[in-house]
Amino acid sequence: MSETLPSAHLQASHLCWQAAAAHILRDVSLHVAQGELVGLLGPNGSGKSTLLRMIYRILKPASGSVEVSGSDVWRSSARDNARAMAVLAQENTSEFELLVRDVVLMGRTPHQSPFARDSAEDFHIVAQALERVDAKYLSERMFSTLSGGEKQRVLMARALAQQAPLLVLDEPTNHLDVRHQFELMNLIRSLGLTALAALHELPLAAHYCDRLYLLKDGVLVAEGTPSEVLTPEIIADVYGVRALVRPSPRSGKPLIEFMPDELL
Ligand SMILES: Nc1ncnc2c1ncn2[C@@H]1O[C@H](COP(=O)(O)OP(=O)(O)OP(=O)(O)O)[C@@H](O)[C@H]1O
Repeated sequence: MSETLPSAHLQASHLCWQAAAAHILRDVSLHVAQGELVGLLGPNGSGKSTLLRMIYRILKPASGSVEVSGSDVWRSSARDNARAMAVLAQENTSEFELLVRDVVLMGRTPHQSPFARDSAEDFHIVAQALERVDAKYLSERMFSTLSGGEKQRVLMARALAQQAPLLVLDEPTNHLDVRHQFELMNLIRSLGLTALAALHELPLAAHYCDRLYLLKDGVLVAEGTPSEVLTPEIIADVYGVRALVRPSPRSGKPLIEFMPDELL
């Protein structure tokens, strides 16, 4: 699916946002290079979704800019943005009264001319996207009747059907069982897309991400490779949890063991 995609990179610069005089995000800058999978970490309420909403053009920054492949998202049309960036948002509360395949077909809209009918190619891309998230058997089900994890996979298929070179994902593994978590992360990696994902599961971030950004109270407090960011000291400071971290004998990536009886 990604073989013929154009390249993409993301640059967010000096983003700020506040609500009711409270600073929610302060001077946050990040970048995602072509083909990188970058994780955005931070405790509940640290500002991850707010930052992603500014990146996918739902929330206008108080100051700062967001560029995808050099184009300012706030100066581009919704259609151009949808061709450049596919989004799996956290608040997927929409209880679409639609068949699953029609939900995934919505991902094709940015590629269709107004009033055009869905083409054979669109249906092929939808079937392929559903297959990639292990959800083809759900095609003819009503979306509203699916379980949380099934809905999440279908919405991921919709994002894939959009065939955008940049993926922005807000807690993509939300609701997924452990196998489907690994499958989804493996899929994101295998597509070779440029991707930014807010994640809560530190072990997943450690294993799959090229680089990480860590938010605390709306400020970036660490960035770097998983080994640089996921140290016991930083985890203790940001999450208030003691952890042992050692390199995996298999991959060399950080293995994290939490000590839930020793909360700080
Ligand atoms: N419109 C708003 N008005 C007031 N406060 C807001 C608004 N939107 C977000 N916030 C606050 O901003 C902070 C950051 O919220 P955000 O949803 O970005 O956090 P998050 O890191 O994604 O959290 P979680 O891990 O729980 O999903 C929270 O304290 C939230 O209550």
